[in-house]
Amino acid sequence: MLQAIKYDQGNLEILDQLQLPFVEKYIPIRTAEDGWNAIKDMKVRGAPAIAIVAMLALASELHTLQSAEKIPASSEETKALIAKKLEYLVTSRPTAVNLADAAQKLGAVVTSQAEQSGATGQSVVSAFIRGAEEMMGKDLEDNQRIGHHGAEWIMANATKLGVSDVAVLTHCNTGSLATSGYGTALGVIRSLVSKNNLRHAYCSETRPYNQGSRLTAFEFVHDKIPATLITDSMAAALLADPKAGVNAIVVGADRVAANGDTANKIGTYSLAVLAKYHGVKFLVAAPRTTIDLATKSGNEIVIEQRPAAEMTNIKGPRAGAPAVDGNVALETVSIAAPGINVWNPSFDVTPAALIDGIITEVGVVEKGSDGLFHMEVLFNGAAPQA
Ligand SMILES: CSC[C@@H](O)[C@@H](O)C(=O)COP(=O)(O)O
Repeated sequence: MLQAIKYDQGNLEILDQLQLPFVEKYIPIRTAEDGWNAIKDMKVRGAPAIAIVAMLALASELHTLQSAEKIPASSEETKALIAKKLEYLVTSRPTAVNLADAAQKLGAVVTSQAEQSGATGQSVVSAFIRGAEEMMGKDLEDNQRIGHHGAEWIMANATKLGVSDVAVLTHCNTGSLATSGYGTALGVIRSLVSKNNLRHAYCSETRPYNQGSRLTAFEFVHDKIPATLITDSMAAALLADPKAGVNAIVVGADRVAANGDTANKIGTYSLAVLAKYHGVKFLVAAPRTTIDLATKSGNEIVIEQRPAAEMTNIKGPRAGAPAVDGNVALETVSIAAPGINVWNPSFDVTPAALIDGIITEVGVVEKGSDGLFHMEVLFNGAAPQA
């Protein structure tokens, strides 16, 4: 499996996703500022991966300060220093809630440590670092559970229709590259493979920034999962094609509101509309860190606008250019008429009405008899197991 994030005791490296699939190169992230830039520039993507890299970037900076004996002696001063850095990290990208959730949880860890009697700057830093490191391991375990629950749900539905192996379409980037490992929607596909239930996977190119063709397709090839790439505009034809026989669409999420409305990569909403028309199950796979009960509906979700150049330009290896120090020369080519106006929202919101189930690490939530999602069951121990 690919590994987007490598971390060991204050040494953080990420696989530079701007260079994939042409160059596999890890770059060091030493400070919160390095983390902020890597997230903003999309060297790391995917809601869970963004959150983990942000927290580990700050953990790495604190490790360095610790080695240089530059941590303030006072626990209150250290708490304020960490709180300021967390606030800054959250400003890197607005839509995925995992980052804000991680910052809020580790902020609470720091506050609680600072309130202990005898707390010092060192003890507060150690509590933060421990919390950040634990997040990475927890995300991997959550993804494996999501994969299991999602595959069970899909197969339970397929079996009712007499189907023993399924074809699944996915969108954007939800695998090992978007998480600490295994993946969310791609984790469901991985789990179907491990149970011998995957007939075929399809991934959409995911215009404009091509996370599907550059990252998901790369993972499929790397992990030898039988898969085919389509352009986003081919999805309707694929669903209408009995030879493809797509049984389910599974996507990730950047923020799921309390009513189940889901913000995810632009193009997700179109797929959900198509799924409804074709009677194909539409599922969202995400850890509970992506569920934002404080956001009542999709109307409240801030959608990030990305630079026009991410739509009007495309990057690939320069033909015939030799690799230097493992770096392939990448070239940017314009593919749009100069001067044209561009609208480039990075995400859209899929209304809950179009979603059949939300797959989490504690089970799959479906709508109740009132036709509504009750997301709070995921947090009160009443979550249904698939
Ligand atoms: C497993 S995370 C799901 C989403 O974060 C993913 O589909 C996505 O939208 C990624 O967007 P990106 O803008 O590349 O960070």
